Amino acid sequence: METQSDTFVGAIDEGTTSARFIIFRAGTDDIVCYHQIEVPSIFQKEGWCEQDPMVIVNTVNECIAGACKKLTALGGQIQNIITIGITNQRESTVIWDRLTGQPLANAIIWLDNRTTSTVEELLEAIPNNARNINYLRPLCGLPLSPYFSGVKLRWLRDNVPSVKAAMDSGVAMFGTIDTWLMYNLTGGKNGGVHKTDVTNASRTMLMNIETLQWDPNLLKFFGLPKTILPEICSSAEFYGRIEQGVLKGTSVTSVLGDQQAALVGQQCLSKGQAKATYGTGCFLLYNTGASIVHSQHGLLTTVGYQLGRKATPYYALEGSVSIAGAAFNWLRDNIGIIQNSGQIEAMAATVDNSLDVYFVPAFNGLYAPYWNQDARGVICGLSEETTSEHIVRATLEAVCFQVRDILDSMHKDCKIPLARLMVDGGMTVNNLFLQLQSDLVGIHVLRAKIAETTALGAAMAAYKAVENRYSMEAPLSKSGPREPIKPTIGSTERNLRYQKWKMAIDRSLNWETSTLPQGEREAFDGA
Ligand SMILES: Nc1ncnc2c1ncn2[C@@H]1O[C@H](COP(=O)(O)OP(=O)(O)O)[C@@H](O)[C@H]1O
Ligand SMILES: O=P(O)(O)OC[C@H](O)CO
Repeated sequence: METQSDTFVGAIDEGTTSARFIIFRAGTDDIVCYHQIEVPSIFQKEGWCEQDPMVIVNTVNECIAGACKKLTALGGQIQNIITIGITNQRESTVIWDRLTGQPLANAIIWLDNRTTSTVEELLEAIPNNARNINYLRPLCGLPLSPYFSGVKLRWLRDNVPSVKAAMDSGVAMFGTIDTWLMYNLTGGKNGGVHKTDVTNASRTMLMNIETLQWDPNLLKFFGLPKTILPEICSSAEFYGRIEQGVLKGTSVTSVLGDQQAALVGQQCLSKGQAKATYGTGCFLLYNTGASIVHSQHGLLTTVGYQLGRKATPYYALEGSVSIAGAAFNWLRDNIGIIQNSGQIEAMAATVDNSLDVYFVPAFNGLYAPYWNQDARGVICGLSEETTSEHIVRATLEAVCFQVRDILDSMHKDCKIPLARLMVDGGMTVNNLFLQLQSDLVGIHVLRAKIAETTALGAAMAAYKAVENRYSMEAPLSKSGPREPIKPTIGSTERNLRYQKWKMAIDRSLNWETSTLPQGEREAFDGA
């Protein structure tokens, strides 16, 4: 039970699959209570993935109300929630009208692939017919890909007449999910703040990775007006006050993209530390300190965090995998060989191995390190003996192999191989999965002490902004050190299996474009 004087810090975690509001005891990783609700995605056309921006806001409000009700039931005082932070699925793009406060379109979710043709058009615009996806990397640290918000915004401008009209007349406002939530929580059309943080801005392709400001050259390249953009702030400072609901009057003092929040929550606060978060996708971030490292091997350069207006920005190299846990949602919803995620581990454990089955779940192309938007999913090595259990196990292994792809790139970029990998996210409840990850990469794997590392990072940053004496490095938890999960197979077996994975990758690359000559393709499509 809580006492009347206990103080708390709240964190909104708006992920791709669900939203949650988590209440921590201030200055610790102790979760007092939380409330979580799934957010439905809308799949209007092949390759599209949208969410309703109003549903996102309403769901977050419901989560806040639900968690606060639980806090009161435990004897805690809602007014003792000192401050809150926001962490969110990144890149997902919302555009709304500043006069009405209403969205002009559904949010285009980060893994939506509709903008492949926009990328093609932007590639055509690169001087000297270079068609180089890395053309903008020196400015923003990112390759041209449907993944990022700038490309999605350009698509909205080109394809939704009301968006173009609102951009031309100066009434359009753009935000990633953090900005959209902040705007609504702080008053909406009646003075809601229009701000984002450096980590979210670093995923738009519109922010200069060195100045940490919107870059006029990038805006010109994408043909987007500056008037739509929020103010870029640090990840830990006063953003505004909540104007509605049970938390009316509470300050919001941190914003971080969810992967960067997990970096903070895992306390990877020194150069050379890395974490992997396995949720809908999987994202591996390697802290490069104050240095901007431009990857030569397909990784992204991104802002890790900047904990205060005057604080040094920390950068990270990121390896992004778009389909991790989402592959199990597909096995459940589209193929029907599992009914729920609780079954996955037991099913995969009934077989000793995947019987040489390799599954590349490249549903929307492949992200790091391949950046091949025309890749598609393949399952290779099927035989008469293959069962659902082998496919489930191969799906777990697919996530592990994708992480090996990224770690190999990080090793090449940073020269020093990682000794251990800190892991968190929904998939890490699965012990067999973590053993496979350790085996297939040959690395020690350390599971986070608490599952809600992302929310913890946002809460830590929010608390730091209001409590200057608070040390980010201080031990937060009373629980003991984490036991590493160690490899149980040798390097010969590991490397042989990885070679097979690479063969499967070869079969998935360029699937959309490499099939038939033009005439035959048309005949085939019409058949
Ligand atoms: N035991 C499990 N084994 C493998 N995957 C799991 C397991 N439990 C959950 N998942 C996957 O984890 C994902 C949810 O993780 P979460 O971190 O909540 O995601 P997000 O932050 O993207 O909303 C789902 O895609 C689900 O399929
Ligand atoms: O919803 P998650 O946790 O898979 O995270 C989504 C990422 O932020 C997309 O870049």
